[in-house]
Amino acid sequence: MRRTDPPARHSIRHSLSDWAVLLPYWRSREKWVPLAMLATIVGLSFVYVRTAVWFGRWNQHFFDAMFAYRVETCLWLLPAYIGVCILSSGCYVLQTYLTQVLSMRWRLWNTRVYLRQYLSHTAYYRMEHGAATGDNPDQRIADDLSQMTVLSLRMGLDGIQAVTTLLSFSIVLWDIGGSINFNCLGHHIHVSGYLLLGTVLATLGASVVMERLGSPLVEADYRQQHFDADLRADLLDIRRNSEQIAFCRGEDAEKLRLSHNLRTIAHNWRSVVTYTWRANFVGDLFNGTASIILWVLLLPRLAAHALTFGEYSRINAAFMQVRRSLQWFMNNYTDLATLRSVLQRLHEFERTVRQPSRTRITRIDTQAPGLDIHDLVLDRPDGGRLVQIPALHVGGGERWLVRGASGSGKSTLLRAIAGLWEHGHGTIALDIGDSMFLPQRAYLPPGSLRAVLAYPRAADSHEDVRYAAVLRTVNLDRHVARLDETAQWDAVLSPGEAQRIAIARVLLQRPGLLFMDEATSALDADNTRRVHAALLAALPRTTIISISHHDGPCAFYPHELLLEGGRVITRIAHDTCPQDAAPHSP
Ligand SMILES: Nc1ncnc2c1ncn2[C@@H]1O[C@H](COP(=O)(O)OP(=O)(O)OP(=O)(O)O)[C@@H](O)[C@H]1O
Repeated sequence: MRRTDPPARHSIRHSLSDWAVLLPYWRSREKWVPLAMLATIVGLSFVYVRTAVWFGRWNQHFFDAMFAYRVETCLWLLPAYIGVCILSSGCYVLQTYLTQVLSMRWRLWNTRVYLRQYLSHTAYYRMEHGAATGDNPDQRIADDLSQMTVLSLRMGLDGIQAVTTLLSFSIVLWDIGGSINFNCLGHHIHVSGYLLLGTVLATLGASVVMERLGSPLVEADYRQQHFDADLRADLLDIRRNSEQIAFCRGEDAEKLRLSHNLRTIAHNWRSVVTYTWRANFVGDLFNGTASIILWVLLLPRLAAHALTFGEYSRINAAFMQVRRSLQWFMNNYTDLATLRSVLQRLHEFERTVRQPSRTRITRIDTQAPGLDIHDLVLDRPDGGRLVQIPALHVGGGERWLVRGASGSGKSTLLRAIAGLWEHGHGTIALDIGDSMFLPQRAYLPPGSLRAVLAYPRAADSHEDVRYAAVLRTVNLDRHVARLDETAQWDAVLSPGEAQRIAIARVLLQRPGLLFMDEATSALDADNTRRVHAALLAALPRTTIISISHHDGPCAFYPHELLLEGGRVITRIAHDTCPQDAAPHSP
């Protein structure tokens, strides 16, 4: 289900809880290995920064020796340079490797947790059918979790490195930058560490401009991800319903729908491009002109002839490092914007899947045959009354046919019995663990036919002979040889064959309570009679409640529940069943 609302402006408390999405892994029972890896990565980054500081000092010695024509000193300095280069590269490679491993571990852990939440308490169903809000859960689980781990690790570690670099080189810049003296309005002013101060002020000034220009990018990026996911979901719809669309010759309508999507994407994309170029322009301009700031700041020392080339080279290196680390926020503005929108979406997903069910329809697990309903009222999602069932007792082994006009609430009743309908109140008592529901369109997961038959149990849950026997019973003899064939079965089988596969599943699982919602609607009269006769013969003690618009199966159901005008009427079905629908051999 897709719902693309513009992102709400988030309060500070809300934003903080978005960031809390990052924490569970680091608090989990598995935290020790990742924490050790993280500590190693941070330790390596300290070593890396130390080597950079060392290179600065080395530069000063080397260039001073070079410009004093001391060849021997130059040669003597080279081996140490090579040794530290190897150390620095080793740190970098190991750091990258550990970061990637950590990122993958974090992502897998998070994906498992999200899948568990998504597939628990029918959250996946509620998200699709309106009882809980949420859009494109597939995007959250597949893309956002991956982005979250990669981006947050990279930015977090880069951030730590930026702070370490900033501290280390600020000291260097303070030490060798010297001080400046000048007169202002008759006062003598002395500024120590003026190089450091100038660098910090210039970089922070540019960062403030950057923040101003780049902040709308967060919202534009958030919207972009939504619109992209909508397009993907629409394309998936076309794939799923290709035959229906082809029969209706719905290509033009689909093109229209997709082009509307594309227009929305293009419109928002223009905002993303505008905000991005503005942010990039300021960032790039500052990068390009940064050296001028240093030259200006060094003019007083040049005028005083108090600067050697070695010193300049060390100051330049320290200036660049301080500027780069201060600029870290600026340079990563777009990534930070993406991370913030990813975290917003993940937080929204978490809130949705954890949203507790507020239903007042109580299901009691009796672990006994039959079904009892008391004072059940089923409402529409908008609150309007759909159907009311004051009391209904279905004895163990009884067979009931549910009838009623289209839209009278037959499927909704089954949804409520299955615990999927939340609107209304009342009590339903049944053996939950021994019940099975067959919708009109059977779910056939991709995989071998054996796995499809056994679903949701494992493919090896039954003997081969059992699979073969049930296939023959539902008149699918020629599929016996295809048990190990893997296919997209919902595309390969006809609707009638798919319904017979679902009946074969029932014969394998032998539930005590079976609910069918038009589960044989695609079968011809002969096959309808055949599968019903087979069900009754194989499962004589199973209680069966079946919705059907057709007379075909009515002769197999002695009881009838009629939904009419929001009320139910119970009656003996044989009274209303046409004579020619009588079973051949139940
Ligand atoms: N998720 C939903 N959101 C809003 N309305 C819904 C939802 N599901 C069902 N309804 C409404 O509830 C009513 C009953 O639907 P239900 O599917 O139970 O009808 P039915 O009797 O099984 O119809 P049919 O015989 O055509 O299958 C319909 O008006 C339907 O539009």
